Amino acid sequence: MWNSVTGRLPPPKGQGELEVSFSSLLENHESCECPFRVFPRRCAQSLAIYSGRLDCPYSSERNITDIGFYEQHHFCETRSQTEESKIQAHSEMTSPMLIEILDYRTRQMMIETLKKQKSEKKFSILQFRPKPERDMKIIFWGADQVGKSALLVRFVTGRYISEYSSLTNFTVTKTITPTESDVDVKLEVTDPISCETSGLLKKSSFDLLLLVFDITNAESFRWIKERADKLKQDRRNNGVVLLGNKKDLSSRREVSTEQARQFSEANAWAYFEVSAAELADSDEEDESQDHDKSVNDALKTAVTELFLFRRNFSDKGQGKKSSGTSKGGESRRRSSTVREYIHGFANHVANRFPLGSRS
Ligand SMILES: Nc1nc2c(ncn2[C@@H]2O[C@H](COP(=O)(O)OP(=O)(O)OP(=O)(O)O)[C@@H](O)[C@H]2O)c(=O)[nH]1
Repeated sequence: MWNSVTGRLPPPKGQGELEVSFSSLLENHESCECPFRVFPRRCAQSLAIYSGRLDCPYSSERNITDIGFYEQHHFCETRSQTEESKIQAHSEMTSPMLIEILDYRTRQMMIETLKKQKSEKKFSILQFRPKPERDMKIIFWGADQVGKSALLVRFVTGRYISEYSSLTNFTVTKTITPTESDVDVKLEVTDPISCETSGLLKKSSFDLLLLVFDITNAESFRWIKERADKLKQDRRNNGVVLLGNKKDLSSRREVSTEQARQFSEANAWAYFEVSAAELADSDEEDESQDHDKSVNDALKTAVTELFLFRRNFSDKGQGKKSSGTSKGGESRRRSSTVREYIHGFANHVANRFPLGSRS
């Protein structure tokens, strides 16, 4: 249930931070189930107002691709408008629109305008950070029915939905801040109908590949094994993570953790066991559960490691370039750095998320 939002407005020059609660704006929308959550992030610099059709985004009438629609951020070019006309224009919009509020006075006017209109329109408000500095493309790949769509939705929205259409590509975006970083990374996460025919597996098409199998279905594991060699050829400095999904059905397991771990180690892939459905039965944190069951933690860890490794890798690359080696030496060194990077990625993910703690 999502019916109130509190945010901090960045201070007008020289003044303190202003905390604002927007619950009054949303009081008529108790039934609104919003996929966004507001994160009280230290670096938040603006409040954004996202207006439009935010009610019941996951009702059966709606297609799941709406998630992508909701996540789209449209920033308004405002320079040519006066503040008043800008606000009027924004508040009249019927399609979802994210509005960056540029200064204190504008924000106040926006709030007033929205308050006046609350009975006619539905609004939600989320806090956001400056434009992400890095983008990362993530692709899910795996056999049919292993839970790719369910994992994608769990990761992006924190929800579990049990049925999906297999007929469309899903692409959604989510912005996260890797641990130990001040830089936001905008993730573009895709669950394609078919990677093989769409050319999505070409090295330039993704940064992180999430290979999913179902631990209760040995065939889905074989499906990935059969494609491992090809993936090794295609891959350059991209991260690959193997995800054993449906851990909630461990009693029906057909692929052991050890089997999957050995296979992923042999390929220098990180490995997690997760469940897209894990929180469906209970909202409470079960402390006895290993943290590796959280899709969010697993993927955030992978993104963080990829991000840190890329940063280190490019730092190292630059350092080496300036040392003035021959062309052949440089290329050999570079490919060995790439190998280091690939193994390093898997190892670092494993260290951050020790498999030993898993059941
Ligand atoms: N128990 C359990 N069921 C899951 C889990 N993840 C997905 N499912 C179920 O598995 C089925 C397939 O899930 P999808 O997300 O559609 O799988 P997919 O890999 O996207 O399937 P395709 O569209 O055919 O490629 C659905 O019935 C889901 O409810 C999980 O973690 N646990």
